[in-house]
Amino acid sequence: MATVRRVAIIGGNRIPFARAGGPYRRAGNQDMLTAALDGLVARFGLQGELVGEFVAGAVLKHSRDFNLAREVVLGSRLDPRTPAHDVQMACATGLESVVSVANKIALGQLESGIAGGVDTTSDAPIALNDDLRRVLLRANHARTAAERIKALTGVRPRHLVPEIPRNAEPRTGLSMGEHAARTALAWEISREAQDEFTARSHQRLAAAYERGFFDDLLTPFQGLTRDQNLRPDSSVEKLAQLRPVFGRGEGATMTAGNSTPLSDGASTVLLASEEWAAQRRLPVLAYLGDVVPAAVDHVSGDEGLLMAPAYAVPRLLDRTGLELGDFDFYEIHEAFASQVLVTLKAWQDPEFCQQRLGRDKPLGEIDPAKLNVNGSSLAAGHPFAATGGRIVATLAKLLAEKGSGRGLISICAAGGQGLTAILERP
Ligand SMILES: CC(=O)SCCNC(=O)CCNC(=O)[C@H](O)C(C)(C)COP(=O)(O)OP(=O)(O)OC[C@H]1O[C@@H](n2cnc3c(N)ncnc32)[C@H](O)[C@@H]1OP(=O)(O)O
Repeated sequence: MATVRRVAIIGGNRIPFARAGGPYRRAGNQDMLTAALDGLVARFGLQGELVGEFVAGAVLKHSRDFNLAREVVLGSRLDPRTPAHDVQMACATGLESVVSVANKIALGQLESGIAGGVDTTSDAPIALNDDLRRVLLRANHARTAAERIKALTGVRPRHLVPEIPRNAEPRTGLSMGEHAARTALAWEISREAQDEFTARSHQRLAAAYERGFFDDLLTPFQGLTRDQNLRPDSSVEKLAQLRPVFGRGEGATMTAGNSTPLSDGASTVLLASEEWAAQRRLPVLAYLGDVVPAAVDHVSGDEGLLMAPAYAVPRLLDRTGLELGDFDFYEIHEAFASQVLVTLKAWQDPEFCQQRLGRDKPLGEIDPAKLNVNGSSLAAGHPFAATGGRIVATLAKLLAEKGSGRGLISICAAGGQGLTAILERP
């Protein structure tokens, strides 16, 4: 029977995040994830080493990248015999990769592993439409030239319309932004509150760069040394001038400023057993604690698409015997400013907490001074699968800087899902 061991977070590395169509527009998922991985390998002296496993994923993937993680290992400076596989949990992919590696380390199946995530909206996969694909498959299976020609004569002009990936929920047809706009309206989240929250994210990320926080968490890539979306001068006044892009009429409050931009980027995290870290004299930043996923029914139910973390966090607290206030840092992924504000409001709302969470009193408030202290996705950008690794590395380093403490991670994801986790440093 396996015993459960503590899982150490040794460090992280990412490339700066770029805006879609920006400096990484000619880079694919493999290029970006390889750069993030090689930066990590160089930082921790792992060149030529066989790491237990590399687990990573991308939300938008080309069909040729059916096992993207393995291809990245083969193109990296790790020992090519390092096993690797992909995971996919939409915007929670990066954190799910961390959990996947960590669970194997905890059970003694691995001594070390690297988790990662990457996404590019600049190089999104465009597919052939279904009808053309079927014609081509028929032609490919033909036994004679005549059969092949016969199959190909079935091609019609309408077959040439490609399948372009949309940033939309398959079962509702609505974009994430439209879903979030409905939730923001239902919870009466004001434009001013969203813009204030956004400005703070930019100011905090800028301050973190200024004090060198990211110096050992980031490898420059293709001329970019900082997240391209970061606007240190982002002010409530400037943000107030932007026109709404999601929702309609008077109640439309979400803009290009208080929503995450479509982005390109990659991140990685090194995890290990304490023994492995000690053998290599690698300091431990923090340990991964409990993890809880959740999902909501955003299709036939009346719950908001991005509300799953509002359910996952209370379960995490119940299981660990903690209160919402028992954390030194809170890292809540900023898909949209409104979404973070809705989640915080829901945890303070007696009706939501009683009727949806089955609690006799509200979960409580979070001290804003402890929330996303180095900014988050609104300022950094959000290359979907890369966000989890960015957040884990940031929080682990914050805990190491503080010396001891506990941090909460909450990430909402497409498909009505969410993933939450605790990091701690005794
Ligand atoms: C679980 C999850 O994470 S769900 C979230 C998943 N992610 C998404 O859904 C992505 C959502 N975002 C998007 O779809 C797009 O980024 C949009 C629709 C919001 C905006 O797209 P675009 O219109 O191309 O944005 P663009 O970058 O051109 O910005 C529009 C304007 O706002 C301005 N702007 C953007 N951010 C800021 C800012 N922080 N401060 C000041 N101005 C800003 C830009 O300068 C631009 O101004 P201009 O028109 O004068 O040039």
